[in-house]
Amino acid sequence: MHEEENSAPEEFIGIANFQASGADQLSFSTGDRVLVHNKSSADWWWAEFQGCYGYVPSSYLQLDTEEDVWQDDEYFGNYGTLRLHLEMLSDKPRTETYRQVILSNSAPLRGKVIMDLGCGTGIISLFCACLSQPAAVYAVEASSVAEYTCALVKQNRCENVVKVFQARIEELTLPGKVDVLVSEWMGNCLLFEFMVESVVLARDRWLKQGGMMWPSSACLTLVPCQALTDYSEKMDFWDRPYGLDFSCLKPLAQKEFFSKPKFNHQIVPEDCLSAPSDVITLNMHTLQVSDLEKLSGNFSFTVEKFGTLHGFTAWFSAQFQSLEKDGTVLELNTGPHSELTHWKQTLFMLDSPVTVHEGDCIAGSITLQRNPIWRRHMTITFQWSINSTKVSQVQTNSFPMWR
Ligand SMILES: NC(=[NH2+])NCCC[C@H]1O[C@@H](n2cnc3c(N)ncnc32)[C@H](O)[C@@H]1O
Repeated sequence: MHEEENSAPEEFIGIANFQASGADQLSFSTGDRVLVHNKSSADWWWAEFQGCYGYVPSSYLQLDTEEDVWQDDEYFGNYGTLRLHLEMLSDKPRTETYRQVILSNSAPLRGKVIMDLGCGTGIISLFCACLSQPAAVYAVEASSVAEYTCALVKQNRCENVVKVFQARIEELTLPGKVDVLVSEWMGNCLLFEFMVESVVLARDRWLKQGGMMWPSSACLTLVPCQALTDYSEKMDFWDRPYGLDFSCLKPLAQKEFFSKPKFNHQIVPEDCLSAPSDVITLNMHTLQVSDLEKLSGNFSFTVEKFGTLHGFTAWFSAQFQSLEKDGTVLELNTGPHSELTHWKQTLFMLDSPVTVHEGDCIAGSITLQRNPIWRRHMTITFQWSINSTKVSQVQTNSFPMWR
């Protein structure tokens, strides 16, 4: 039996399901709150859950404090280095689109107040100050790169217009409301990192009535696809390496290589088995944070050619309404029919390939379920069926991004 430690028990939250393998252990699931009484060893702690006492594995538990679930130290730490900013600045389609948005709205931006949320090195703020005559630009950046952003603003003689604020927007009081909220918040599969939550909160607090959100809308797009190279390199490989039979490793390969999405996939148009379809659309003027918990969309694809269905590929697009009535809507599209961006595309490999024929119908739904604990993560679930002359099956596949 264990002597009770006299310190107060600490509440931890389960970050994975644990199945007890002995009477002296406690089972719990992801999201359960467990009271730890004694950290008797590094790996096993004496805890209480639902009135029972027993050992729990410390690696399955996370201190239940808010900032941990946002992983902000790691997140903003990453953005404090130049690596990610260089990647984003080097992405010409991305950066040029924002430049075009500012340039083509140069006249209506005159005298306006703009917020650039998550400005990073301040490139969008500098576009605003150099390509139009706004009254002010509030460049908000939480990471330490903001110190350099100040220097860049001065170096480009924009300090009279651009004001840099080094803070999380959630904790910042700006000098006043803004006419335009521009931000480049999109992550893999549109939502990963969930910076979009900060954008919505900032909109509700700082955007004037009738103000403009840039992007004004964003879409998640999907297509059923072939992925012959990935499948042959990661799965078929095990059939006859050097004349030997390693096929018993295939279930392991499936779990290791295909149970999570491949975020840096580059799909080529000829791998698309049908026309792509927008499955989720976000209106950035009306989107609510509560909508982000669970987003889903239906799809129905008609296969356009004989081939192999290996999985689905996803990407996103973002639209920028004009400040001028009937002005052109500009778009940043990260799909295979547009110039490649640093986001590339995201491949979801199914459990086993299906031969498909022209005219087959692949119908179903995609659901993006936000992680209840790790607030920058989500799980993407496909429920789909294929009706063809040869095969009819219904499947569900879930992919964590990334926890
Ligand atoms: N497109 C993306 N996936 N990421 C690119 C933009 C992310 C930039 O916004 C900053 N950032 C993110 N969230 C916040 C926030 N709540 N407040 C201030 N800056 C932020 C972050 O430090 C980084 O510099």
